[in-house]
Amino acid sequence: MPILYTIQEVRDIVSKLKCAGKRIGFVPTMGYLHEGHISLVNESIKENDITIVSIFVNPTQFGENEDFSQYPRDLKRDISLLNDSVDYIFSPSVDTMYPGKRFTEVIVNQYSEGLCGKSRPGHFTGVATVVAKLLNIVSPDQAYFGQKDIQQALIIKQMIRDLDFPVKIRICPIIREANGLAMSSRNVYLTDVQRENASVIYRSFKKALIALKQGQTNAKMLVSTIKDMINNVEGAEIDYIEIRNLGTWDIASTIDTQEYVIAVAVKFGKTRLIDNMIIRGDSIV
Ligand SMILES: Nc1ncnc2c1ncn2[C@@H]1O[C@H](COP(=O)(O)OP(=O)(O)OP(=O)(O)O)[C@@H](O)[C@H]1O
Ligand SMILES: CC(C)(CO)[C@@H](O)C(=O)[O-]
Ligand code: BAL
Repeated sequence: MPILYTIQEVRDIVSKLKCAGKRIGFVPTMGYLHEGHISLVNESIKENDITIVSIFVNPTQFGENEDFSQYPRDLKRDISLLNDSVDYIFSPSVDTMYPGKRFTEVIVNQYSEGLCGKSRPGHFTGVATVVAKLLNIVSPDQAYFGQKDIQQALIIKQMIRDLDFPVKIRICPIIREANGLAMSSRNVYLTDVQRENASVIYRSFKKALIALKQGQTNAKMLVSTIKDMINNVEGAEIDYIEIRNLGTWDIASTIDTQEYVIAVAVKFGKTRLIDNMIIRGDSIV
């Protein structure tokens, strides 16, 4: 499987494929692949003629005190995981993506407030800008993102709408470990004990769902249920727990028949994990 390193290589190949009438699916990642990424790849393979995966740890979405330099990287392993299934990997260097001084950024005002937008100032500007660049380089018909990063997915969808990118965005379900922990490249930082403790996040969602089914529609009470359960676990440090209306992005007060997202970020040691559950009424969407 060819590994493409330059923007021109990608453009040349994609324009030939498009001339041949091929439908192109694109999966942007930061590498260190796991089954969550593979589920996006499989979805793309199912729905397109050609699948391109990018592997690029984007420095501009990391804050100064975040883990850019420690972020797990293993291109060889990633290539071997994708070798038999995808058509191309695009793995640019930082200099290829950002050759000079940067003067342009993409700021998406809807969906950026709260959650990781608050905890990681500037993060979503970095994400939106790099995704805009990647979409302009690859020009896919469809691009695949995970619900695990729900705020990111909503921001990208908004950017596509507002800036008329000719691409369809697909959001794919969260893939979990057997204990319920959402798969994430950063899970590699966790000790065995932390990995088990971190399963409390999913268990707390299940408890909130039971409360919903029993008629608890008060969002503050649901947040408390989740908070109490997570706080009971050794080493868990809550960054945020929020329930927001998925359409308006307003903080929820009462859960009605619209769609809401219950989103959390919790630190175990130095590892910050995010997860979410989308609900309508008393059911998971
Ligand atoms: N468990 C998962 N299920 C489904 N999609 C996922 C999962 N984890 C990540 N993805 C998606 O894969 C894409 C690439 O994500 P990324 O490479 O940052 O991986 P990650 O595991 O989210 O890493 P991180 O540790 O930075 O959170 C994103 O669209 C992300 O939402
Ligand atoms: C979308 C993305 C590849 C942009 O760097 C990244 O934020 C990710 O992996 O979720
Ligand atoms: N999946 C989100 C990438 C990040 O945490 O920077």
